[in-house]
Amino acid sequence: MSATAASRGSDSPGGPRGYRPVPGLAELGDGRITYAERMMPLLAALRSRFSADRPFDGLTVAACLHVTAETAVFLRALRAGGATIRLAASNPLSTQDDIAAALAADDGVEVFAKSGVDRDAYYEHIALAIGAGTDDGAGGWQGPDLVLDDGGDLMSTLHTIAPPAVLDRVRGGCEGTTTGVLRLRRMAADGTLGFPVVAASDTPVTRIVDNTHGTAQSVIDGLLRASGVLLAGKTVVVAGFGACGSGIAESARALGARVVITEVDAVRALDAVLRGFQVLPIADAAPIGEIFITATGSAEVITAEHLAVMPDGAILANAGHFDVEIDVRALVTMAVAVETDVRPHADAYHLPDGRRLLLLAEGRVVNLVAADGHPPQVMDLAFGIEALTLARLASAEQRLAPGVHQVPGDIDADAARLVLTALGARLDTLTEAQRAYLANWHLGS
Ligand SMILES: NC(=O)c1ccc[n+]([C@@H]2O[C@H](COP(=O)([O-])OP(=O)(O)OC[C@H]3O[C@@H](n4cnc5c(N)ncnc54)[C@H](O)[C@@H]3O)[C@@H](O)[C@H]2O)c1
Repeated sequence: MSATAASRGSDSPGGPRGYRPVPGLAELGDGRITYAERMMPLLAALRSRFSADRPFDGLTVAACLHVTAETAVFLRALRAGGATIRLAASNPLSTQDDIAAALAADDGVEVFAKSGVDRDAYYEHIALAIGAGTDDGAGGWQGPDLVLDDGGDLMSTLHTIAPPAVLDRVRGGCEGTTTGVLRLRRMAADGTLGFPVVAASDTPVTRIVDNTHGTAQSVIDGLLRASGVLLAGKTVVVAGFGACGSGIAESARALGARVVITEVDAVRALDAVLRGFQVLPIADAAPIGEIFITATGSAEVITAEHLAVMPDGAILANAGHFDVEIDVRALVTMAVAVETDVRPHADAYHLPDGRRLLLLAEGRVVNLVAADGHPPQVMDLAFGIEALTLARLASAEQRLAPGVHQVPGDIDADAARLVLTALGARLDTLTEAQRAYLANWHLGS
């Protein structure tokens, strides 16, 4: 398979799978990738290392990731290490078409992604990325050696449609988000998971930097771009006070909002209360909230029952990975009229009682659909950890057993150290006396 999606569209004369290239789009994307690269020192360091070591020589990586400038910088580092890459999007709405075009045109990545595709095309693209129906025109497979996923759609498709020989070939993979890790753990629990996968979103570093600080900034960015609302003085309801929700809640409060938390976990709820937030059940928060942001990783958090009592003008946004946290179908059913795109990525739903609710990004992940996703510095760390992990999985020396594995602690610490060096921060090291003290249980006060 040689052509990229940019020249193989169902709407193109070139074939059934891709899209017509748009003049100038690749150049635009390339400029944005270059801009992001300057803010991604870890991946720059890894690109040099991989160019020398070539850890991915002869290996094919199937990736299902948000197609953004930061993802492109990540994939360029893998390409420098010798990888052949097939890329599908991990969300039908989050693809940045200029980046997809640049990767296809300039970086030799086979890209199967276009913003705004329907569900069928979305899964067709994933199937192509994992090598279904490739070269021989008779349903043959060119399966991957390594996989990268963000949300679990690639892993679940691979395990659903690929023949056993294709699964056997996979050395391992990385999953980049909490929701995907939960799906993988369910696959491992029922004995389905056929190869080792490392939970890249589960390291101390990524949870702090990506889930908390990245989301804290970019979800608010998406909310503001799509709604244009002034947060100061508003009542903002954040559903879920985990790594993401706690960051979003702190950012909203810093901009002057009154923040109400909903939780199902007593420990997380206690943390929220001790940090000064009000904690209420969603049924009680629904009538008083003016802006609702879901970040639970669960489903049906905001349902018809809650939509029925929200104030006129309430704004709904989701930060969780899948578009299942807000019951959009219920909203569609309840509405007597829908005004789409009252602003970019904002739809107004008119209800029979005269209220109007504003749904952002169709209930999909708001920071990626209505804004640019995480800033490059955040993705530098998250992707840097994935790149280091993938290089270890590529090496034939230490094969892991099928199942979900943690990122090795030395990789997490290495990545943090490289970034700290780039930022000019310096650490203390333990003295001999401190080491001895910490190792000795005889010593007390
Ligand atoms: N938007 C982004 O850029 C981004 C970044 C990272 C993760 N995510 C996604 O955000 C979601 C949350 O991730 P996280 O790392 O914060 O997970 P987490 O497990 O740390 O936190 C989720 C919290 O939601 C709570 N919760 C679960 N069901 C609930 C319900 N019905 N009502 C209220 N609270 C409920 C849990 O008790 C938990 O405290 C996941 O889907 C994850 O994939 C999004």
